[in-house]
Order: sequence, then C-alpha cells, then structure tokens
Amino acid sequence: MTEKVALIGSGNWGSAVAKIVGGNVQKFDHFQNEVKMWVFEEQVDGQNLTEIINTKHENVKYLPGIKLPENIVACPDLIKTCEDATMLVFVVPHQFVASVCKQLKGKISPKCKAISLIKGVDVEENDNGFRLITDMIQDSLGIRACMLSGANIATEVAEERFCETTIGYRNREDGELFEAIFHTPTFRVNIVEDVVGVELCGALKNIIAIGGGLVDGLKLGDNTKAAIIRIGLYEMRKFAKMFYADVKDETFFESCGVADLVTTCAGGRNRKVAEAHVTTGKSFDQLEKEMLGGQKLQGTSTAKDMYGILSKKGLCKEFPLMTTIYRICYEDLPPIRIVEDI
Ligand SMILES: NC(=O)C1=CN([C@@H]2O[C@H](COP(=O)(O)OP(=O)(O)OC[C@H]3O[C@@H](n4cnc5c(N)ncnc54)[C@H](O)[C@@H]3O)[C@@H](O)[C@H]2O)C=CC1
Ligand SMILES: O=C(CO)COP(=O)(O)O
Repeated sequence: MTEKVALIGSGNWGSAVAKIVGGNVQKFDHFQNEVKMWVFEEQVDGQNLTEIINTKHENVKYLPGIKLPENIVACPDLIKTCEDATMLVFVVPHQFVASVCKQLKGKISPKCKAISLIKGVDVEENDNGFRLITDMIQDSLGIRACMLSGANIATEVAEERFCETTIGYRNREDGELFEAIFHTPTFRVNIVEDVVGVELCGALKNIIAIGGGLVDGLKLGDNTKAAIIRIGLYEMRKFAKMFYADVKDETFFESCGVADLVTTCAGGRNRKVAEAHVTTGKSFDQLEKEMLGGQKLQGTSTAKDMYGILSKKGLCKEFPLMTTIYRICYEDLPPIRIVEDI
C-alpha cells in the first residue's frame, strides 16, 4: 500500500517542513507524490495565500524566500486536505489544535497515523490539569500519534543548515515511517521510544526561552543565560517525571532536550519578544503583533497553562523559574526578579 501524507498547518515551521516532506516523498515508491497542505486562508496583497503558494511555490507570508516543491498543494479546506491521507502531520500553533481535531472527527480513515510537531499542551480538567497534544489527537481521532521536536529554528532548517531532531514513538514501525518523510542529510532524525518525554521537552522549553530573552534584555550576560538554561532543564525534567514517571532521562540529551533549549534561548521568537519586553516595556501581546508578522508566540501561553497547574497543586515553590517567568509575563513583576526569585 502506498502512503499519502497531508500537512495540517502552514506557518513558519509548517512551511519549512513542507519543503522537507515534499522532497522526501518523491524519493520512495511507497509514498504518493502529492502532499496537500492545509492553509488557514488569508489575503496577502489582495490575493488568497493558497493561490500564491500554488503559483509561486512559496509561502510569502510565513517563510519568504524559500521555494517549496511543486508537489506541495496548498488547500484552504481542512477536510479535503486530510480525507484521503494515511499520514497526518500536525503543525499548527497549539491553541488551534482542539478546533482542528473537532473538525476532523469522523472525517479521516481510522487507519491513519499521525505525528505532532506542535510545542505546547492543552489545558484540561483531568488529574494532571493538562493533556498532551499527542493524547488529544489519539483520543479525539482514534489514531496513533508520534511526536517530532528538536533544535529546529524553521528558517535555518529551510536553508538546509545542518541540525538534528527527535521523533518519539510508541510503535516503532510508525517511528520509522515518519523518519522516512523527515530525515535528510541536513535534518538528521533520531527516533526514541518516549513520545511523552519528547513532547514535554518541546512544550516546556518555550517557557525557559522567555527567560533567556529576559536575561538578554537585562544585559546580564552569558553566565546568567547558562544558569537559566541549566535551571530550566532541571525544572523541565522534574516536571516531566513528576507527571509521567516513565519519561526517560536520555531524552533530555536528545535534540528535543538540551539542544532545543540552547537554540531557542539563543535565536527563537520567544527569546526575541521577551528581550523587547524588557527594552521597550511593552506587553507580550502587543510585541507579538508588532514583531512576528502573524506568527504566534507559544512560550507565554504555555507559562500561563503551567502556572495554572502548579498553583492548583501547590507546586510553585518547587518550580521557581517557571513560576517567576509566568509572573513577569502576566503579573507585571519586574524582569530582574528572574534572578532574584529563583
Ligand atoms: N517556527 C519555528 O521555528 C518552529 C515552530 N515549532 C512549533 O510549530 C508549531 C507551529 O508553528 P509555526 O508553523 O511556526 O506557526 P507560525 O507561528 O509561524 O504561524 C501561525 C500560523 O497559525 C495560523 N493560524 C492563525 N489563526 C489560525 C486559526 N484560527 N486556526 C488555525 N490556524 C491559524 C496562521 O495561518 C499561521 O499558519 C508551534 O507549536 C511551534 O511551537 C516547532 C519548531 C520550530
Ligand atoms: O521551537 C523552536 C526552535 O526549535 C522555535 O522556537 P520559537 O517559537 O521561540 O521561535
């Protein structure tokens, strides 16, 4: 049987990944050539973004300057994008996944396999107080889900600069199938049997990246940044193990762990906006609109989600860095408290 891949999402990362997947499916006989990509339709200079992508083969809004393979077909209809697919790649900002899953329920083949590239969690009234995005996909659509996450700033990946990434799987066959559509000589995939560890690394590092940006805005220097990264990694591991005892220590040494923390604290959007928060005094919401051109900040909302869980469970003192970052983002705490309160 040949597999048919569909991409759900077409932002900065979604488009970079489209370049990789579009290229890789052409290399193997067991993948169909066409890859549909769901685009949340919008107008760019009076024209539909889908039409621009399908004629110029470039996502001029979210990944300008990078050519996409011609077998990537932008589609504004989510159901049509996915109805004949056997492999679904979820790559929308985390706040939109619930609505995507709701629309797809009952509309896809139960034989589909999924992978999430999304860094974030879903707040839920369950024992943990949150749900993993892969669990949300599995539970709402009745299909198995892997997770891909790593030190992968989209533009650098799209420019084919060497990096690594991690795929977490429950079923090794699924892990290997997804490895085939993502791995390239400049985007090196390692697969591990730890979906939850890979996913929590991706979600939690976005909070710590805000911390990295605050340190830059305060001009505290490299030693302080390294301290934030170390304490951040410690809190990420402690949180993951507290909620999921099976998460593996080794996962934190994969690209999705320490490497992603380093790259995001050096060059990501969360870092950039947090630095500007210190230097301009403007709110994160305002800066997201002014600086990101429609791209979405994930770290502040994840800090809020995590703080909700930690405070409900009386755990704030055990996670001083994540708690302080939340308070700086949402309670007007002066940024310098990032080093005073931890
Ligand atoms: N950009 C990067 O360097 C990386 C991003 N990621 C993760 O990938 C995920 C997707 O991020 P990006 O592709 O960067 O997106 P983005 O932040 O560049 O773009 C936002 C996207 O959301 C779409 N959108 C806006 N309103 C929407 C709605 N109501 N419903 C559905 N979609 C809507 C926009 O059309 C656009 O495609 C995030 O979880 C992010 O953390 C992971 C690795 C690298
Ligand atoms: O996840 C990322 C790199 O691995 C991108 O991080 P930002 O969302 O902070 O840009």
